[in-house]
Amino acid sequence: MATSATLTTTQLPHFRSLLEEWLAKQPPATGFSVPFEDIAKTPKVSKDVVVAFRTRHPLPGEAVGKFQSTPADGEDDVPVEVCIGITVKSAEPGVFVAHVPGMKWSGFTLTHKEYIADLAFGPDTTNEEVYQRTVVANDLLHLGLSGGVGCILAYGQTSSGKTYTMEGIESRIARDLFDAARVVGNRLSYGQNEADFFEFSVTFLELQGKHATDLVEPNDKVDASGNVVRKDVAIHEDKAGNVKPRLISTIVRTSTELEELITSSLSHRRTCATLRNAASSRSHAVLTIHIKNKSLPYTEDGRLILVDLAGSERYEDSKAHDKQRMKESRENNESLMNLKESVRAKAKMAAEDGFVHIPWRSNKLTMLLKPIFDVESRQPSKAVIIAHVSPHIQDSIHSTNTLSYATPFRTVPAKPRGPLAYDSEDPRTWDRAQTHAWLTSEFAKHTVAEKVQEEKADFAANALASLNERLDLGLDIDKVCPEGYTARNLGALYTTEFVERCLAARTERTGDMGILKNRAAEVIGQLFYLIMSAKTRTRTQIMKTRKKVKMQAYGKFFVVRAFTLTCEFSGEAPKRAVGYEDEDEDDDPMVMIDAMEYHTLEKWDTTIAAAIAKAVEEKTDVREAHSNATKGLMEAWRVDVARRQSESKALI
Ligand SMILES: Nc1ncnc2c1ncn2[C@@H]1O[C@H](COP(=O)(O)OP(=O)(O)OP(=O)(O)O)[C@@H](O)[C@H]1O
Repeated sequence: MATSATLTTTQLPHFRSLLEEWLAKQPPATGFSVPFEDIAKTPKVSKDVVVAFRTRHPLPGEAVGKFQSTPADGEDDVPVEVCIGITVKSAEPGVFVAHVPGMKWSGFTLTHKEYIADLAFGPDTTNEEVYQRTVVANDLLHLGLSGGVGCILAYGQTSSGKTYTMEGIESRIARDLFDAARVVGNRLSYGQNEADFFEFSVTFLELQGKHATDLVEPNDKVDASGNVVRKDVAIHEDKAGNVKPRLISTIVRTSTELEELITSSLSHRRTCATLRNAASSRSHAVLTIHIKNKSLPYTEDGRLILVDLAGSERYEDSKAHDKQRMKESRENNESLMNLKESVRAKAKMAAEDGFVHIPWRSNKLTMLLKPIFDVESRQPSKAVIIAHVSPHIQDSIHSTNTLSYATPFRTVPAKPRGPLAYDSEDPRTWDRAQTHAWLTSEFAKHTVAEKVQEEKADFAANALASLNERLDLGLDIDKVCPEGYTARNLGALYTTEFVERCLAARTERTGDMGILKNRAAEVIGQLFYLIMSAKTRTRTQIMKTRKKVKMQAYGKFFVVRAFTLTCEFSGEAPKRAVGYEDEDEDDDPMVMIDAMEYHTLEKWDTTIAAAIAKAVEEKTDVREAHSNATKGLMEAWRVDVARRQSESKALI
């Protein structure tokens, strides 16, 4: 049994000596694979979801302020000392060991629980290193500048260091973003030095429970009791499927402007003292930097979404709060649960063949993160989750909850998949020759259209094919799509990368670079569209086949069962027996299927067969025996589902 924080504090010397004994037997911790100064030069991480752990040093006087000990009768107060509850075993892959104090009849115990992530940041890791290993190593700035979506989420117990990390990352993004934009801009303008290539605008939203407010808005209105009054901002999906809360969008032109905006907005964030942190954030803070590529107006805006999540509080930590705070705490925890489900589903989808439902519409927080979760989105996206844990041994139980919340987010490498069957409408199945021909014809279409426009000439539509041969596209398609390259490779490029590729393949007769850029953006847009449509078709087919398989399994199982019942026991016509199954069982067939899958069909079958055999032997009602056995199996499944749900709720 785990001990309470107070008992742990009182018995700290026991736990410290158990920890020292364990530490003495451990090999030295392993470090990162690349020194952090070299990260900018190393190949970028290719995972969709990256998970990191972080812990910090205890703060001066923190243990004394937070934990209490209970001296035995007649004894003086036991001084509150510090004992570490987390050890970094390996930095990459990240392994944290949480030391959980416990008590058995035989005495005090210390359990060492290991958790694995992609990266682990110990107390000596600086914010600069965290930034390099998350933002830089995953190329998030370039992703945003290329029309993709990069997201960083800080999760963890109150006072574990989320805001400290996020502020460090935000200020470094502000420092580097404009330089990175200049480099990309120069490459895309191909030496023509176009000024203001990108437009940056910033929104900052605070989400507390179901209420969202604009953090950029100054909070100068207060109600009669002195509480700040802020307008609620609606969060919903519009008809076009976009989630665009009406927030003040501020254009920023320099690092200083961006940093100043972040600082002033953060000062509007709601904080409140919790048992663990005198200035605890009671809300999720979502900072979004929208990046518009002005020279490629048809491409989607890139986004960097930085989320400082509300501190996860356990019931014990929040029970001293008033009703309102308890409600906030519950709502925050609920949204963290929804986030967990969505990130897990995304991680599962990356690992599995086919389609996994991502429940991002179930909560406002996940709705705000739609570009990360929406499978229909053609924007590339990456998410980095940094789970923070307290360094104190008294917080170990909470630390294990945080670490087990974040661990399943890790994506496992995708299952190796065989080549897709050829489909002329699916670019992922095209070979190089078909890709080359498609590119030539697409660029030709645009070139012809522009020529028609320019010269007002009257080209007959059927002249297009012969025209392609005579047409000078102003770019060398062999360079855009060299030997060994296919549409699949091109589809994996960011829009800006494809445009850069086309600019590099220009010929002496290219003419206006701006026109070539727009053509290239339209062609890659068309290729993305074809790929997305093919993926949607595949997904719909997978969904249909899954449904069919399940319903067939259900049908077959009950027809067989009904037949057996009829012949051996009840003597009724098979049809009637099937009807009896459908009428008497009030369980939804899909729920029944889940329960059958949980028990395995074989166990389900043998349990029911045994119940029926027993009823026959004892000459009792076979139908009732069958029905009771089914109910028993369903009940066992439901109890287990409820147990797992409450366990995962307790994790946060
Ligand atoms: N890595 C670190 N190094 C030094 N000090 C840190 C570090 N991380 C956090 N701190 C300090 O710890 C205290 C709590 O950190 P912070 O406010 O970031 O926690 P939090 O997780 O955001 O809490 P809450 O959820 O309650 O808002 C702050 O005083 C912060 O400066």
